[in-house]
Amino acid sequence: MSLLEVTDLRVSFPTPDGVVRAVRGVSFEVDRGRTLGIVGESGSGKSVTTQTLMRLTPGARVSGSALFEGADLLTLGDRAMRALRGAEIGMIFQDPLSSLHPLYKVGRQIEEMVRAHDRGASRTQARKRAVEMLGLVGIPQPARRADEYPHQFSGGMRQRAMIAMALALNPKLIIADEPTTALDATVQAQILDLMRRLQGEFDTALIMITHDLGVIADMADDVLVMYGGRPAERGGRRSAYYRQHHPYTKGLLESVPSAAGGRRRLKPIPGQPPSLINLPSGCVFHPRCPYVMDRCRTEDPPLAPVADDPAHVSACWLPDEALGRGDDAEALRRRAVEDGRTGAAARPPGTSDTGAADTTVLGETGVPAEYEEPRGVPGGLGGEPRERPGWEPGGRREAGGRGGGGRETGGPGGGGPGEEPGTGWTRADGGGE
Ligand SMILES: Nc1ncnc2c1ncn2[C@@H]1O[C@H](COP(=O)(O)OP(=O)(O)OP(=O)(O)O)[C@@H](O)[C@H]1O
Repeated sequence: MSLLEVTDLRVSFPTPDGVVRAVRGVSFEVDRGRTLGIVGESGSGKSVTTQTLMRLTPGARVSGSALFEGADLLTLGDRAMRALRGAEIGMIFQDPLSSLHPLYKVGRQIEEMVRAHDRGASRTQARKRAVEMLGLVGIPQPARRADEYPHQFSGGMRQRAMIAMALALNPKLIIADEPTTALDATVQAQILDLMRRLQGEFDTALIMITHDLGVIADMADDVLVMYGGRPAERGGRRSAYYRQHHPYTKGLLESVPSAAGGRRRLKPIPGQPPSLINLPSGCVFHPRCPYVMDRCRTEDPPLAPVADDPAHVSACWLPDEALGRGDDAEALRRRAVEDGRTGAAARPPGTSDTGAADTTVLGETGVPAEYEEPRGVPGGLGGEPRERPGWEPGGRREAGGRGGGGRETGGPGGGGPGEEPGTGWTRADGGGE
């Protein structure tokens, strides 16, 4: 069982203007030591997805399940949920001041956090932990800086302090919501390096929300691309970068400066994201899609496995073989669009994890029999080779496969200046899972 298993999550907000259908059938899994990147334009439902897991969406109508070590976060009692937040699941936000109280010293805030969850910890122990954590995240002179207020820290330092706070209780999962968006490129690279190194050290699972595909390329093992509140595509990082199927994923890649690289021209995705109150008919992306076919306007494509990889799913009617940005794939897409205009089906109906009506017969592995892989073929999300894409948007990453227990080391370059841990801080549980 994965550490976190989210199934068919749906979240809507009743408002005077109508019901905002913010999240519509999102499913994913995250294992220990792995990073799931959730990417999409503003308003695609990324934050609502994770805030709902943390039960931070009051007034929302929620359905589905989110099993964290088997307990459903969506139905857990308030007390159990409070105990879990921070201790088991940590959060890092774009704005550190949303976590750090401006009127309390930074060290004190970490101490309070430690003591709130560990009643047995004395004030001295909590203080020691706070200073250790600040040192671990690369704050110079941590004992002295612990006695400063958040406004005395630079933006990057505040972000480090928030990471220290999120890690202080050694959570199993960290949710980072645009953690580096507000930082300049150099500091961003340092913070991402730091997160990667600490994640590898403590085998923490990470959900990284971002609109920046560069961050995902540098951090994520698996990628969930969201559009209009639902998954457009999901798969290993390699699938997302080299074998993307959904035109939205392709559009996102082509609209990122570093992804376009060299002399290639940037192509912003034309048009606007949809209203989540009045969703378009058919495929929610069809009004902006350069490959729109007739059926896209009326039939909502289910999220179905792409070609030979059951872990790679896409919600698009284009043929399975239309993968990536090569000329062959483009020719296939163009032909499908031509055929589509004359009514020919480009892709068979598949299964759906969006909760849409599904009459497909499932095979042994839970995917439609027609897509099922022969047994023994590596294809899970964990089966992706850890190759880096050919562009490096967010800083460096050293080669470093996962060692025993799924650990990943940040490599020798795993920290910015002053980022060596330099402390004997160990996991509260003795260092292993
Ligand atoms: N409490 C709420 N009431 C009504 N609508 C909401 C509420 N919270 C979020 N929404 C709407 O849900 C949609 C998804 O929001 P969400 O914050 O998840 O997007 P996002 O993909 O994280 O975008 P961003 O990167 O801008 O944060 C948006 O249209 C937003 O306006």
